[in-house]
Amino acid sequence: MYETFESIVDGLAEKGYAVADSFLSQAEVDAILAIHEFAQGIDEFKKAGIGKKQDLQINEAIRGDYIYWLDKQTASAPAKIYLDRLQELIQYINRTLFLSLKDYEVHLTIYPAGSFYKRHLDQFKKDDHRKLSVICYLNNDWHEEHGGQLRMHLADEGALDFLPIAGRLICFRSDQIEHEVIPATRERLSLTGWILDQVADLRHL
Ligand SMILES: O=C(O)CCC(=O)C(=O)O
Ligand SMILES: [Fe+2]
Repeated sequence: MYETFESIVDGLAEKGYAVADSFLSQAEVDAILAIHEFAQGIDEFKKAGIGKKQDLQINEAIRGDYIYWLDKQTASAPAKIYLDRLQELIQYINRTLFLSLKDYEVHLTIYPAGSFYKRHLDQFKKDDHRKLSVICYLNNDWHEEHGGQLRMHLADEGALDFLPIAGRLICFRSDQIEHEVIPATRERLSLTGWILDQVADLRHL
């Protein structure tokens, strides 16, 4: 993992984003796909909204995904492996970039075929504790023709597209990088999270 963590830190420091393939191994991805929340499917998930707490709104014209927040205390073993690795990544980033990131929040995410998330920034207007967005994809045999790219809009490089392939982690600055999810021809699964500069508020669990 050292080399993977190092490449993530380099990307963040130099460009504000990083893409790390095989952040999860194939076996780790398959074990997460088999956890009961995913096995039971979309009925266990909540329609994702926009904004926070009392400002939360559901708006299908902006985002069409379904989410399931993970609780560190009760997460199943395969999900815990991912959460523990994120915790290690936080420690590595803090040591190498002299930051004091404190915690993370992660949800399982399902984008049904045809759904999308329009261009946006992840940091909330009234709450800027989300410092880094971290998404790990869980889609085996995903090809260009399936769509579903994460499109990042970068000041220097313009729009850059990345396929949501299994095991790939994409991490970027939540305050700076606008991005969107392009519709896909098949269901698109991921672990979506944020690294915070404060202890996570667990009221959404
Ligand atoms: O799934 C992705 O590629 C990005 C998701 C996203 O932008 C979000 O949940 O804020
Ligand atoms: Fe986002």
